[in-house]
Amino acid sequence: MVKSTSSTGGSSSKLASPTPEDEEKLREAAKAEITYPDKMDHKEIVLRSSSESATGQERKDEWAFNFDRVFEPNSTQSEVFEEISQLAQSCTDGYNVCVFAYGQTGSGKSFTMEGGSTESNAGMIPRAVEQVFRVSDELKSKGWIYKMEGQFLEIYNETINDLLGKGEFDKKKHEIKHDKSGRTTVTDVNIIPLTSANQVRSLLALAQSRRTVASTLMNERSSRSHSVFTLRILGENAMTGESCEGSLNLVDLAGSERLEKSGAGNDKDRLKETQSINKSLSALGDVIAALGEKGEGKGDKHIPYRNSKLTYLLQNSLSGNSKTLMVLNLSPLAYHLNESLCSLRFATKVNNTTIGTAKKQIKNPS
Ligand SMILES: Nc1ncnc2c1ncn2[C@@H]1O[C@H](COP(=O)(O)OP(=O)(O)OP(=O)(O)O)[C@@H](O)[C@H]1O
Repeated sequence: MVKSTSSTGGSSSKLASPTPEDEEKLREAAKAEITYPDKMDHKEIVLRSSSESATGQERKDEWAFNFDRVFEPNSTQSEVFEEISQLAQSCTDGYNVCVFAYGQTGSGKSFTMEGGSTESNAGMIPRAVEQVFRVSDELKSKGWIYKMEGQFLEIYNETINDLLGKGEFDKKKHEIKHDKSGRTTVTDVNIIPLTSANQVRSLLALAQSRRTVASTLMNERSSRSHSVFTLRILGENAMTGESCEGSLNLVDLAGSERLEKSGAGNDKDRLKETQSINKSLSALGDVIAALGEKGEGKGDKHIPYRNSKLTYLLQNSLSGNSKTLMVLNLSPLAYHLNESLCSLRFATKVNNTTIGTAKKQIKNPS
């Protein structure tokens, strides 16, 4: 009773009509209607929205998409990693592998790639490195000895920065070089020899601290830049004389939201950032589309790798010779529905692309 009296007492202020700001907040926080009808194979996602038409009639829309695997919001990092682990470990066989996280700002790309601080929420980068170390250890019994090294770069406004460097960002000019053997190098960046999987956690922490320092000048730097973690692996087999070289690139792309929503139109720096992001994400889409046409046998199709730093850097890991996977992160909010639909359509295009059969880079003894 006391409870009821006191709540009635306070009710006049509680029942006051919500301000337009409150309504806007409520609208922004409302969950979108997203369902996952395929309970067996987890391949389908359906988005629904209802709105009122100009004539006051209720309008319902529904969009269904199919992918290789759809993860529900309560999926764990370990379930997501299970899906990519085979692909990730194939760099030990001499493949060039690329995993992208795509989606709008705040949708969980960095959480997916880098993860949190506990064992259970570790992201794809630490898990992949651990897996590669485990597999290479197992292959010792077959004569394989591996050397591994890592680099971690950021591409911000079409400039490459070394996330594992010591000096200030943007001071050194880093250039991308591809050699005839299919190896990609970036001038003047720190390449760290990796001797244990645990080392990667401190590299991620170093990268994070460098980005945080840089972001005192530029807001939300991580959302406005691409980060590319590269694990290069070189193997030699003393029993057979074979050698192999593979790479694993784990890419956290910049937020994919369009210009109006990012508010970039009002600010010169943000406009420049958004234009760079749009340019490189559309260059990535163009490269994938051109690879698809080539995969369909349309002759010597030109692949426009040089149209952005991102695609040029990943040239050797984005070709018919490499294995590529894209993880799409989606916001659960109704407010982001249009952005989510754009992302899902982009991912569908990527998913429908066949880029040919990947080849290992193994050298036999001559
Ligand atoms: N599956 C999840 N479980 C728990 N927390 C999560 C999950 N996904 C994302 N988060 C949290 O949500 C917030 C936004 O995620 P995150 O930074 O990964 O998004 P993002 O897409 O990388 O954004 P940005 O483009 O700004 O870098 C973070 O605080 C992150 O820890």
